[in-house]
Amino acid sequence: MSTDSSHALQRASLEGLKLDWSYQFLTPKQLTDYASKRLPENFSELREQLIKGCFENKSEGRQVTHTLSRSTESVVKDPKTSKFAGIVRRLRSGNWLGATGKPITDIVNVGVGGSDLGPLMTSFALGEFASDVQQHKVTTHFVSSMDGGQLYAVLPVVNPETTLFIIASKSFGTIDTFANIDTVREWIKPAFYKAGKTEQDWVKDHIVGLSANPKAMTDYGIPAAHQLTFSQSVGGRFSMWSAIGLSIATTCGVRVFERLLAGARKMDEHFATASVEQNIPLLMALTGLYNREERGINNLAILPYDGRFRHLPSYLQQLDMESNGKQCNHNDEAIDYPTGPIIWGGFGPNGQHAFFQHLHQGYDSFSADFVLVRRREGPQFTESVQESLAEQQELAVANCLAHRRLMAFGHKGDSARDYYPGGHPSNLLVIDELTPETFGALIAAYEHKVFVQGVAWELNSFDQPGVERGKKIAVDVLKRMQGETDTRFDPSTEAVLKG
Ligand SMILES: O=P(O)(O)OC[C@H]1O[C@](O)(CO)[C@@H](O)[C@@H]1O
Repeated sequence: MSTDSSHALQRASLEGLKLDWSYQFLTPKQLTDYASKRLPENFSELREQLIKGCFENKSEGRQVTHTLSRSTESVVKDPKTSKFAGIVRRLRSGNWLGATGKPITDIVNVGVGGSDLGPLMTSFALGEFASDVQQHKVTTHFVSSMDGGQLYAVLPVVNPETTLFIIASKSFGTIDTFANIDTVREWIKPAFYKAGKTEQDWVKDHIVGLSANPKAMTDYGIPAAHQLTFSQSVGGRFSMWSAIGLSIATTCGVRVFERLLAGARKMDEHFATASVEQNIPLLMALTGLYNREERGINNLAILPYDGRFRHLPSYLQQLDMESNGKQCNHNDEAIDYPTGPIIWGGFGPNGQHAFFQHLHQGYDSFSADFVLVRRREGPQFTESVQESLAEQQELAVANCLAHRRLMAFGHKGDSARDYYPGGHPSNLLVIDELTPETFGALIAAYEHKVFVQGVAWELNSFDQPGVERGKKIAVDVLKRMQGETDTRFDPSTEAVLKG
């Protein structure tokens, strides 16, 4: 692969978001030839089906409709009459009173996987856009882990009488989520009993359910007015645009949520219509396919250079690896070629002081996506603080560009210690200025990248059979721990069970 620093700039853009693929070491001609070779003949038809919400998820016998969550089926299509928007406004204005008559001050989103990662990532990224007048302060927290580790941190800082829990679960049956909620139920009891209230009062006034399973929400005791539903055909890892995004809106406001969806919609239009050379998701998909198939690179590092994107690597890990980490095709036949790469990464500026050593001088091949925000305003600060922050932003940009260059072109100094092999292909995603729209467009671009790669590998990117077996074994182990069976496991497992 040529890593000559004189090669041409290769860039595609969409309203404030640019994909620079110059460091993929491919010419536009190579890329378009590769597209003709790797995309199926009916690709345009399949892409249209995805955008229109009628692409087939064969194994689950349903269509794939997450793109409709940001268009015809948007929960904020008419913000004045929307139930979603009404709940957010009640909470953010202090008009939602708990069972003992006090306004809600804290919201805890309890969910896992797709019911946690998208809302967490986006609330964190767009928190500063929470501009709609909030006369009353509500803070949104996130709890996902089954071990209760996050509850340990959240419960001591919130008050049972003024805290509302969002149970976010497409299936409304995930054990991790309900293990957390069971602990919460124990935690609220003393305060509620003291106030002469019951657990039923708590469920009625302190829970909002988000699910594709309304019956299970009703069975749990959640009144219809506090249930927000979405379609079974919206996959969990594609669900942040749907009712599952409630915690994004409780953090940032309904208007920001609408703008997020608008940005994703823009990316949908772009994906559907732009030529290959200008099409951001297609270019991301094709360069990724090329790295996987032609260069044998089995991983992609996600390296954001903006603290607000801290949760992006974990989000993309689920999006990509749960979709395309498969060894069977969409006809349920075994396949013998490599599919989705390992997605990993971390916040770039901190990675420089940690794992970048391996990236620069280690033995292994990798590809990377650098994600950069070019400018950042801070009108809430004094002029001198703004200037200092602007300098910090420049520092991050310079570091991102420097490390990206070194990974691509390498460096040969006069000692072994000063040798950097380079040759690692990367993309650079540049956001001129972070807005809800550009963030929505970025995430939708990654969704479409995953779709294109899934189509090229003939996978069903919309199921996740591989996570089920582990859950079944966990049930067996738990039964044994609780004395319900006498199944024996391997010595290593047994040693832990005994100890
Ligand atoms: O939203 P639910 O139904 O609780 O599922 C949570 C997560 O669990 C998974 O099914 C994997 O175990 C993910 O696909 C999903 O996002």
